[in-house]
Amino acid sequence: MTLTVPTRKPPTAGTPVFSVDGLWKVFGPKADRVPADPELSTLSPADLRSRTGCTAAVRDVSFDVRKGEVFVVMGLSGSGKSTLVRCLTRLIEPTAGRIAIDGEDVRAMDKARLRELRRHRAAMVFQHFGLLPHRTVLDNVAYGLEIQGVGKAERRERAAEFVAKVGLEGMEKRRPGQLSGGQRQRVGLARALAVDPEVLLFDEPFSALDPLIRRDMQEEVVRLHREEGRTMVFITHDLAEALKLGDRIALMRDGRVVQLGTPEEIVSSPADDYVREFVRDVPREHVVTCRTAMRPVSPQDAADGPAVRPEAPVAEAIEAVARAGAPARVMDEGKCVGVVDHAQLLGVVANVTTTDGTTAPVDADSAAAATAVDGVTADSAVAADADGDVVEGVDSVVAAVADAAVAAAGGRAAGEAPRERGRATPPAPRTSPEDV
Ligand SMILES: Nc1ncnc2c1ncn2[C@@H]1O[C@H](COP(=O)(O)OP(=O)(O)OP(=O)(O)O)[C@@H](O)[C@H]1O
Repeated sequence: MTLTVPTRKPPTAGTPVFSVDGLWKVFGPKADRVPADPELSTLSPADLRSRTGCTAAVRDVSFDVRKGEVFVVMGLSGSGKSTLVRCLTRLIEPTAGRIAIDGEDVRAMDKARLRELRRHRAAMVFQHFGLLPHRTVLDNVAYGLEIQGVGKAERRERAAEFVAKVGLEGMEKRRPGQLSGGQRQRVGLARALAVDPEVLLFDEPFSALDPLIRRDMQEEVVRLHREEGRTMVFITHDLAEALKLGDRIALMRDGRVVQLGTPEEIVSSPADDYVREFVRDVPREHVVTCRTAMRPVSPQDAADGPAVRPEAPVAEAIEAVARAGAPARVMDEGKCVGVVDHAQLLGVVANVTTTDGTTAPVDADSAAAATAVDGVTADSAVAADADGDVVEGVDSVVAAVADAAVAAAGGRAAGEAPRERGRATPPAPRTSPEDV
């Protein structure tokens, strides 16, 4: 599995945009009784179905979506993702629980207020684009503004701005049938952005796209988010997409959120065996940060050598350490806050954790074993450094691990020229943790 996760700042507990508390959605006869009944509400999905004929698509879910974050709802098919996100704007009526947007009770909104919510405050981008086939690209993008009552000249001007923003300049006059799937999705994205909503809700928007176009669109979302800082809620069943896009991920199973955390938390401290199995194939060095992997600075540490940022993924430090043949200093605002050397780095790659869940350092022997696990044997742990010189010993193990890690990311070996970051191929979706 290969993966490139963009470097993120550690999320801070910001102001919630959406606040969800004890939310239930039950489909079926007399659905209302299920959440309130202590016996029914704790039945397994199969037992609930056979006893009542009901399906609890969302079961007692609570979370906040913070201002400016990309909040990913992830889970396998049928886990309740779409139902949950549709409940946020009452495209599906919740059965029980509270939902607030900027403190305002969504369940208490009347029809007019709900319309306003969906048109102005929380726009949805669907998988099937929902474009009007007889309208041009420009008019499709302007459509949301038209509904809002914006005048023709202004809406065309704003639509043109967003057509350009999603990279479709020159295609304004085409109709949807004259566009590729990826381009159509860009039109859908531009249309949602043009109404300037506070939150964008994405319902598996890229799952119908082929892998390369999908990756382009993911990068587009990352770019737009970086430029605009807009709050986004993103549904996906694809773990790689979740790790790439999410500041935080809510992982759902059978209507419940089984874990809510940053990609790093989910990968390095899975809440249970189900999550552990889900993230088993994720290359940890692309998700675990240097802040988590580092050890305290000791008086023996050199004051020079390579520097890495605390938020940098361990893969970046592996490369730096392999190139320099020396430990890397973790620098935060000009201050050295820790050190990552071969032991810490290999601890991450080999997925060695201490009882408190932190990464344990790996000594030279187990380091060699770890590299063997990655397909590089201890005997072959003699590698070329950045200048092509042969390096031996523990540092050669680091270099070998760097090779293995970089190769796993679809990248170059340690002796090759650097390539652009953030361009590795995303992993194939993992779809079968059901057997856990
Ligand atoms: N209108 C409905 N009536 C009855 N059951 C429903 C209805 N809509 C959804 N469900 C059930 O609720 C559960 C959750 O469905 P939902 O569509 O939210 O899952 P999902 O995780 O979004 O799946 P997918 O990834 O396949 O879209 C499923 O068991 C589904 O069969």
